[in-house]
Amino acid sequence: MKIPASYQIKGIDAYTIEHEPVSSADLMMRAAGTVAEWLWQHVEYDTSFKVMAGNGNNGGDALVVAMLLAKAGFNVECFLFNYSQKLSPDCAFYKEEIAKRTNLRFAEVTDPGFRPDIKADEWVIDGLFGTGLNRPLEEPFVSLIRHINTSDATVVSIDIPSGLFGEDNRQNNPEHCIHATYTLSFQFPKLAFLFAENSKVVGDWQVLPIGLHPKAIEKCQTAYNFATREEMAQLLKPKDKFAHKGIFGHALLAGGSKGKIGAIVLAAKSCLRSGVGLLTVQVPASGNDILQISVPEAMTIPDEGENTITAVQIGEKINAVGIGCGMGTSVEAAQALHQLLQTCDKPMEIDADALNILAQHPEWIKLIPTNSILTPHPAEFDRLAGKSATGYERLEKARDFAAKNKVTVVLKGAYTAVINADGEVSFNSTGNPGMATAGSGDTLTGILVALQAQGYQAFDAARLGVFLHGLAGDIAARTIAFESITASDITASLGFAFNELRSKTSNKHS
Ligand SMILES: NC(=O)C1=CN([C@@H]2O[C@H](COP(=O)(O)OP(=O)(O)OC[C@H]3O[C@@H](n4cnc5c(N)ncnc54)[C@H](OP(=O)(O)O)[C@@H]3O)[C@@H](O)[C@H]2O)[C@@H](O)CC1
Ligand SMILES: Nc1ncnc2c1ncn2[C@@H]1O[C@H](COP(=O)(O)OP(=O)(O)O)[C@@H](O)[C@H]1O
Ligand SMILES: [K+]
Repeated sequence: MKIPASYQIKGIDAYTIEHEPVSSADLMMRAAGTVAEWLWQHVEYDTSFKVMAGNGNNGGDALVVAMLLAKAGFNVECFLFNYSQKLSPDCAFYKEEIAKRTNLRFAEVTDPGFRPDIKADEWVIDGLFGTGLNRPLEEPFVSLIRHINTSDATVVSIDIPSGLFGEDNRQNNPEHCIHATYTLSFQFPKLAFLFAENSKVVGDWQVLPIGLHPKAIEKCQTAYNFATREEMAQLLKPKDKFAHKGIFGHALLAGGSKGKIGAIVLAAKSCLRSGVGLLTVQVPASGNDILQISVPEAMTIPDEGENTITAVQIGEKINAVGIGCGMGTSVEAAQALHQLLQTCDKPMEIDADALNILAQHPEWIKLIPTNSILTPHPAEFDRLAGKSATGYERLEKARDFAAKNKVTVVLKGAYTAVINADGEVSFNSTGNPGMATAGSGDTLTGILVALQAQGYQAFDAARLGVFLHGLAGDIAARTIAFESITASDITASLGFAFNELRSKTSNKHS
């Protein structure tokens, strides 16, 4: 699913109006209708609404929502904040309509000091500003928004919380934005929803399809995508009936150190649950027995180092190499990584301590083989590329990093961003807070290297692997509380995740 920028949405909107064709007032009715329908499904029959409309089309949507709610029998009071005495044409049109209604209370507000009374059990519909916001909000809106935010009412923002920009909010003050309980975004998610710094503003968000023209959506060029299940299912390769393990690749995992052999055990287990034909694991000598006993399906190469790996042996038949899990940042481990980077031409999946070592030796980054993946969490990425004040800033740095170094970067988080060397970004749509647990990243490494060994290109392996990892976490969360999910639970659910994704594929073709 594309994530167009606010200015691009305007173009898609205009194309739809011209080519469907549909009048802008009817399109507004359709958009507002989806909001009203959502509300009917989520509120009690005796809910009271305070609808706050601004002077643009977001305000127009709010006026229509108010009329539809009143028509359905809800108690509605609607305020049109028109300090500048200037309405968009469609907002003006629906103002005339709403003023004729007797089944709701309507007032146009021009007094900057006026604050509507809001009770804690009411629902506020926020239609003050949408994607037409062109500068940070100032008074009197800031005080009005503060009044709404401190009301304890449930707040539903139409399209986007008022005051928030769809993309870059680095110069914006979150306290000057509506803090929505729910945000109902038309047709597409907004980029800003995907950054942790905006979560308090955006609340729970959903996309409501409003039938914008498919041709205009197809033509829209954007670097940002939100991974849907259908798109990810198309990436998953079928398993041929006459398949044998030789065609599913041979992965090598290298890592572990004394006290952190578990990390590589976790990666090995998830790797074997992700379709790889063969797996070899290189661990410090002291970890060899641990690995053989806990993962009998894997072959092992005990390193000469007792408690850390010192050199990585890549046999000719290895198709992909995963390195970093639990390996530590000792001098020996760093040398092993350096030697590997100098000799390996296979796709690599570089995680955890291998990333920390690279941060200490940035001159080694250029040695990374083509078609490789790096999987930093935000702190690891900041070590590689410098500190970022916001998720937006970090994402832009990660796009630069991926392009400059010709690698795929997996910036992990609640909405993991998978970024290719062309700067394209695919945000993951699966996963849950229960996955913020020790070893969860190691299980991801195992999945990714398994997919690379099977011949998936880096960007596809990363998008698909991240999606499956999150889906496995979601499946685990159906029966296990977030608090109790472990990395091993994610691996245990991987088989169900593959099944769910594949069953979507077969549904699609049946
Ligand atoms: N996507 C779609 O296809 C559909 C979209 N639809 C809806 O349209 C919405 C976008 O509508 P929009 O373009 O009219 O912009 P909107 O946000 O209502 O406000 C613009 C007004 O705000 C003003 N203004 C701006 N910044 C300001 C500030 N800081 N402080 C004060 N004022 C400020 C600006 O005036 P200015 O002062 O700049 O002249 C202008 O008057 C979109 O979010 C969705 O809800 C649906 O109806 C149909 C289908
Ligand atoms: N709130 C969340 N929602 C969804 N996924 C999450 C959330 N928190 C963490 N994750 C996922 O869990 C994994 C954690 O990885 P990482 O931080 O490397 O963990 P570890 O170092 O313990 O292995 C990442 O894939 C991340 O995307
Ligand atoms: K809004």
